[in-house]
Amino acid sequence: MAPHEVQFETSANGVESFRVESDKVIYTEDHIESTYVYRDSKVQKADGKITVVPTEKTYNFRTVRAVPRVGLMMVGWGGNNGSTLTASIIANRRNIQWRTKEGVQSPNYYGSVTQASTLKLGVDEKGQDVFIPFSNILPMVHPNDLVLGGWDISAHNLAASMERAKVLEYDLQRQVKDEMEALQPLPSIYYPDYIAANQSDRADNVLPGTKQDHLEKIRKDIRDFKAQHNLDKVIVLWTANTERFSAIIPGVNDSADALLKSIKEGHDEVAPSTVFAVASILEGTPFVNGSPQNTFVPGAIELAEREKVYIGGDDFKSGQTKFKSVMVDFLVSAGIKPIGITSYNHLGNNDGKNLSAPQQFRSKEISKSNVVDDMVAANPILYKKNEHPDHIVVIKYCPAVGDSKRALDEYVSEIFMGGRNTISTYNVCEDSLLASPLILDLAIITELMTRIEYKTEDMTEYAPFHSVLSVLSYMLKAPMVPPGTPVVNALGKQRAAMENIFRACVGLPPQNDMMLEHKAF
Ligand SMILES: NC(=O)c1ccc[n+]([C@@H]2O[C@H](COP(=O)([O-])OP(=O)(O)OC[C@H]3O[C@@H](n4cnc5c(N)ncnc54)[C@H](O)[C@@H]3O)[C@@H](O)[C@H]2O)c1
Ligand SMILES: O=P([O-])([O-])O[C@@H]1[C@@H](O)[C@H](O)[C@@H](O)[C@H](O)[C@@H]1O
Repeated sequence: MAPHEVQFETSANGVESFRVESDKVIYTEDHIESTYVYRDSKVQKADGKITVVPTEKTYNFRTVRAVPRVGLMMVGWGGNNGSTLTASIIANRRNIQWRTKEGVQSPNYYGSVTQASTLKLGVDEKGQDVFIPFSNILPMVHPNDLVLGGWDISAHNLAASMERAKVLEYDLQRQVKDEMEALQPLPSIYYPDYIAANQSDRADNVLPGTKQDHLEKIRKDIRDFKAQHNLDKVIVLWTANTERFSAIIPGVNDSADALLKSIKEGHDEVAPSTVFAVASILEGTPFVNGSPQNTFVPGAIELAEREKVYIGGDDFKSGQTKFKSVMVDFLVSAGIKPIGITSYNHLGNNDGKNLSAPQQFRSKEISKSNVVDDMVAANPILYKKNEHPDHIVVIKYCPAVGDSKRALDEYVSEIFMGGRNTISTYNVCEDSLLASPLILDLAIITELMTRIEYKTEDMTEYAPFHSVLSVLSYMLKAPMVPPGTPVVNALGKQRAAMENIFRACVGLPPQNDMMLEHKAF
């Protein structure tokens, strides 16, 4: 049977679609427990000589099998991403069909790595690859089962938000309208200085009071949402407007205690997104930042570490940057030297309007600019120390194109014997249809990570991973990593890290693509 003919088994809550038969894996009623030998190499440089020693470290992983009842609370719920995702989940749940000039359309989760991509489980007895849905590698929550809620500074209900967004086809909007109308974003925190002045006309659903009042209200909102919907867990995700960067000020936001004190005293340099992050952390609720600003000031990171709560960010890697993190990886890995990358972007949605203000654009420019650094640094044959390609990032607001973002990129590279290779790309795509599936993946994988613990030989108890969830990097333009650890931007490596960690949790080796069985006589 050809790989594409494989019939997938679907997994229901806590029921695996396959079993690994190995003395390294145990299935108990509650957990999947695996013993995994992590192999790497230690490199030492001394007296101009390099010595490499293969290393081994044994990890025990323990994954809770039962998939809990999960709530996803979006900050900026009434925006293009929030309303598009909500309508799309409703359409998927109810299997709504709609008509366009192309014919009858059916709902799907394309663009979600967990829902619409596969991974190779192994080979069958005929040597053919066997694939499973990515979501079947470990028990994961299904998007249709997520309970949705959130906040917005705009009072529009979700049906009105969807209409304002102009993303989904009218025939679909029409059919989800009733259900969407009943969904009302909670009032939110509005500090006008943090987002563009051109957003003020939609800020009609804002919380009164002090920063401390806001912190307590958001904490209560999370608790109430959990109780009201009988949820086991909530994930809070920022898909609200891009804010300006916050200044890092000693004694204000450089430590957990300073940050909590600054909120209490109403210090100006605490952004709405940081108040949300702190509220979530204090509620033991993971918080993911889908925008580029530095929500996670050092004090917020320290608080997350102290409270042992997961945080992840920053900025959804949806289109141009995703492509760049493939293209530059390809060029540099092929021994071709990108010397100039020029990226233009124009779009006409509210995100583009907000980004037309200099401070908000600057946040985006920073997150879009660092994406090639690790790939460049990985090839000292092409680049001298501290040498970088020219990298220009431009974003313009053009209302006429609406949510349909345009990305024009030029990659100029130096090739063999002083030649030049210029690649130009032009991408047209609905911004929010790229970002919405990423929100799902971020929520689903974050939730899964709350159910995985590890233990090494030197530990007596199982423990959670580091609070900064670098495993989410695949979905993020400027991935946050635990302090002092390397950032990986190359898309292929980011996906491999996710896949291989989950494989390790069921005692399977990393995907190596060697296919030796097909290469020997
Ligand atoms: N769509 C993409 O491809 C993509 C990619 C990367 C990052 N992003 C980021 O995702 C975010 C959302 O994108 P979008 O297209 O949905 O934008 P949008 O402007 O349509 O939606 C943002 C929503 O946030 C609300 N808002 C602003 N400040 C708020 C606050 N303090 N509390 C609650 N709500 C608040 C606004 O009223 C608006 O409804 C933006 O920051 C954008 O830069 C989007
Ligand atoms: O993911 P990507 O296409 O590189 O980046 C996008 C930007 O190019 C766009 O201007 C912005 O409005 C989106 O929010 C997103 O950040």
